[in-house]
Amino acid sequence: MFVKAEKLSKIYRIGKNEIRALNEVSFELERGKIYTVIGPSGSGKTTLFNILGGLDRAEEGRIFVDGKEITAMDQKKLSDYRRDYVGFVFQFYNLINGLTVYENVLSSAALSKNPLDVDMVLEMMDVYSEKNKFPFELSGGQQQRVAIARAVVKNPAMILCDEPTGALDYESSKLVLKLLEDVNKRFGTTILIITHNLAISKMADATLRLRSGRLVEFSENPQKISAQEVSW
Ligand SMILES: Nc1ncnc2c1ncn2[C@@H]1O[C@H](COP(=O)(O)OP(=O)(O)OP(=O)(O)O)[C@@H](O)[C@H]1O
Repeated sequence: MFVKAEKLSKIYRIGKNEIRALNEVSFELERGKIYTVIGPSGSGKTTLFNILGGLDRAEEGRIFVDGKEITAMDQKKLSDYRRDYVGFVFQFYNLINGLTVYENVLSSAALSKNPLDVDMVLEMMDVYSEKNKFPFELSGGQQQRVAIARAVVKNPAMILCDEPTGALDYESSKLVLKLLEDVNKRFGTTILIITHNLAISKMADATLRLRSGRLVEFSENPQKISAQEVSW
């Protein structure tokens, strides 16, 4: 199993109050599949991504990725794990404004062990012609495609996308979904997508549904459709 989470819990303490952002969440993910993560606001989706991506730590429980227990790693090992295994895509792109498109992607490649060719990835994301522009000169859809290029160029085993289409119009969203699907097919990358758009789950192999920090449903999708067929 590529990812195995066992009774993961994350507790935030504010004064006397305890918030169980994750409450004994267990699941298994296969390598090379697409998953969506759904659930109301505050249900723990981003907290789960932060732990799976090695950005934050669980209080209780264990999580294994590719046979390695990330809950047992020290800061240095966790940082290597993040660099070698995980690409992140956020709702608001998080590109570096002072760097060109090319430099944004190159800086990610430069930190990676086995990076892909920057030009090839820019071409794949259909932003090669924009490579010398700065993020503010691009549309939202183009910025998100650069953000995906920045994640993909690391050649990570897993890409975590937190509301990747949340700020985009319909056509740009569809293109972003198609490109994530292309990456999954071409490189076998495991892709997780947090979304409030339930239609996106139709292109996923399975969906995890969270409520109040608990995993209330893990549903496989035998009738998976292509990103192109997804509509809302
Ligand atoms: N740094 C923090 N300190 C205290 N509480 C936090 C912190 N981060 C998240 N929480 C709380 O943990 C719970 C889960 O938050 P999380 O952001 O994981 O939910 P989410 O499902 O991603 O929500 P959204 O869809 O709004 O992004 C919420 O109750 C939230 O208020």
